[in-house]
Order: sequence, then structure tokens, then C-alpha cells
Amino acid sequence: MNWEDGSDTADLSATAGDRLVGADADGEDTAVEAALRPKDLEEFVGQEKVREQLDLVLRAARARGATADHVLLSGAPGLGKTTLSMIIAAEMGAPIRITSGPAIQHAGDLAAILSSLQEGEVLFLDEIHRMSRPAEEMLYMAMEDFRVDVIVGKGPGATAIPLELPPFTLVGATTRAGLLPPPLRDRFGFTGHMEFYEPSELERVIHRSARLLDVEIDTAGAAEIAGRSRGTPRIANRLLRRVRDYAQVKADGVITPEIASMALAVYEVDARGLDRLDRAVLQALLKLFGGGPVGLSTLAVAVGEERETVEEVAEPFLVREGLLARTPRGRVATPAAWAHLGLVPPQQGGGAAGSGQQGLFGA
Ligand SMILES: Nc1ncnc2c1ncn2[C@@H]1O[C@H](COP(=O)(O)OP(=O)(O)OP(=O)(O)O)[C@@H](O)[C@H]1O
Repeated sequence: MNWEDGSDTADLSATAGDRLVGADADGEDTAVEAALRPKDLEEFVGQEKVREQLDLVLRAARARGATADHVLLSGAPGLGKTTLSMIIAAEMGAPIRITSGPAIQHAGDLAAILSSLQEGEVLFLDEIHRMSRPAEEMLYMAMEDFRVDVIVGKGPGATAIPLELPPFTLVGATTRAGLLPPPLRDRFGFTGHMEFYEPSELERVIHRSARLLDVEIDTAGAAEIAGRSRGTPRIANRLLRRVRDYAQVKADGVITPEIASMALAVYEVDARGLDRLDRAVLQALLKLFGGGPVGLSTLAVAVGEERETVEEVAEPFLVREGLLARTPRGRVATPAAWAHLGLVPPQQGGGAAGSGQQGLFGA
């Protein structure tokens, strides 16, 4: 297919905008995700270790009639951290309050939330690494002693008024556990690291979502979508919805592998889950720079994107897939990248861009 072999280098520019294969939630996801969320640990697919460990933590707390320990969940966007926090609340028979680090700018914002919690309530704090420093310090005390000091007044006349809090369970979520200050990390009784999902696990997610959306899909159809979902349930669910649209409009509504691959060709998501931007980066690297090494800025100019877009939006998945390597001399394509785009590396093919070119583009 044209978009797969990338024959058109003039067409390299791509936008990062609302990507079908982006892991962050878009508006449509937010609306649909509530209906697709597993409601208990049993229904939650994959993440066996985290599930097993969490199951023990929650069962033990229930048996003691106590509030569960604070839980830290780390992992990439769309892997199920919010879902798991809701499951924790459901398993404990407790209400849940959802907020995020960036929404808490002042310690007072956090004090207001904490002081209105009910006993046993689960407080889900997404992007906990992005909280302000004063709020973070208030959280230390709240987590450990279920108490906060509210400062009233300013300057020498300021006084700290202690405020008792009901016991609660904090579930913190972060994409970067390493960014959390150790005193905060240490206050979690349990830390679960969420991994990317295996294709077979994503197939189960897709079958489950298809049932809930009342869509007919066969085993190979689900496998076809799973293979393009970049290890992420949110992306799997989103691709499923787009393929469902296609099946409905262009066929009889049933999702087969043929329908899935035709639908995703329309959306330019290839067999490995790369989209237009990912392929544009690889094509530039292979076709213009002989596979590298090439500097990030040069590569970004070649694809008509900002440096940051190439570095933060396209590269992480290409690196994870073993298609691109970041080296001190610049970006380098791997043999798998050549194979994926159906191109022959210059050394083997005797093309113009041989190894003698290495280092020329390292700026
Ligand atoms: N293990 C799973 N089994 C079934 N569905 C899942 C699983 N994990 C996630 N999902 C589905 O994927 C979607 C995204 O999950 P969720 O919102 O929990 O991700 P997240 O890690 O909190 O993402 P973010 O960090 O961007 O908020 C939801 O629709 C959810 O139902």
C-alpha cells in the first residue's frame, strides 16, 4: 500500500494533533471510557502481578475492617490507572474522589479536598508528580498522620491550625515514578507498576469492549486490531470504535481481519500500529539520511515538525518497537526499520547513502 511503503517523500509532513494512536484521552474517549471500564479486579484484564498483589492488600484491609493502605500506580497513559483506582474503591465499598496534581496549585486546594473526605474514601490523584511543592508537603502529613496544618494569616502573625482528617486511601498515579520525591514515594504502602499489554491481553480487552458496544467481531479481527494498539487498552478501544464505524458503513457490521485492516488503512495506522507521523520520521531517517546517525533538529526539519514533537510524540514508540535508536551521534535506524518500510539498507543494496555518509548529519 502506498502509505505503507512511503514512496512519497514530499508528503513527509505530519501533524501530531489528535492522533488515533495517541495514548492520552481525547474528548470522545472520556465519554465512552466510563462505559468500558472493568468494574472489579476479576474483569480487569492483564497486569497479573499488580492485580494479585493488590487483591491481597485489599482483602487483608477488608478482613481487618480497616482502610486500605495508600497505593501508587505508575505506568504510561491509557494502561488503566484510573480504572484500577475505581476498582479499589469498588472493592472496598468506598466512594471515590478524582482529582489531579496540576489541579492542585495551592496547599489550600488540597486542604479543602482532604477535609471534605469521608471515612474510608479513596482519593485518586492523577499526575501526582505535577503537584505544587507546598501541596506535596501537606500531603506527607495527611498520608502519615491523617492530619494537616492549615496556616491562617501571613508573616509573623501566621498560625498553624491542626485539622484532623478521617482515614482515607490515597491512590496516586504517575507516568514517571522516578520523578516523585523519595519522602512521598515512601509513604505509599503499595506500589504497582503497570506494563504495556501483550497482544493476547489486548484481544481480550477488545472482545470485552465489543460485547459492551454490541459489535460483532471474530477472533482474527480482534487480533488484527490488538496488533496495532501499541500495547495500550485505550488505543485498542479507540481503534475498535473506528473499525466498527467502517464495518457499519462499508460492510455488514461484522469485524473481520480484512475489515479491520481496510478500516485502519483509511486512518493510516499500519500493521504495527505506526501512524503517519511515525512513518514520516522513519522515512526521513531512511530515505534522506541513509539510516543515520542524524541529529534530532535535522530530522525534525526534514519531517516539518517541531523538535519536541519528534522527540516526545513519535520517538518513544519507535524506540520501544526497536525501530530507532538514540545514540550520542544522533538518531539511527535499526535493521527492523528498513524491513518495516520494505526498504533495503544501503550497505546491502549498494545505494548512494552508504556508511561513508555516517556522521555528516550529527548536528
Ligand atoms: N486492564 C484493562 N482491562 C480492560 N480495559 C482496560 C484495562 N485497562 C484500561 N482499560 C480501558 O482503557 C481505557 C483507559 O484506561 P484508564 O483511563 O484507566 O487509563 P489511565 O492509565 O488512567 O490513563 P491516564 O493516565 O491517561 O489517565 C478505559 O476505557 C479502560 O476501560
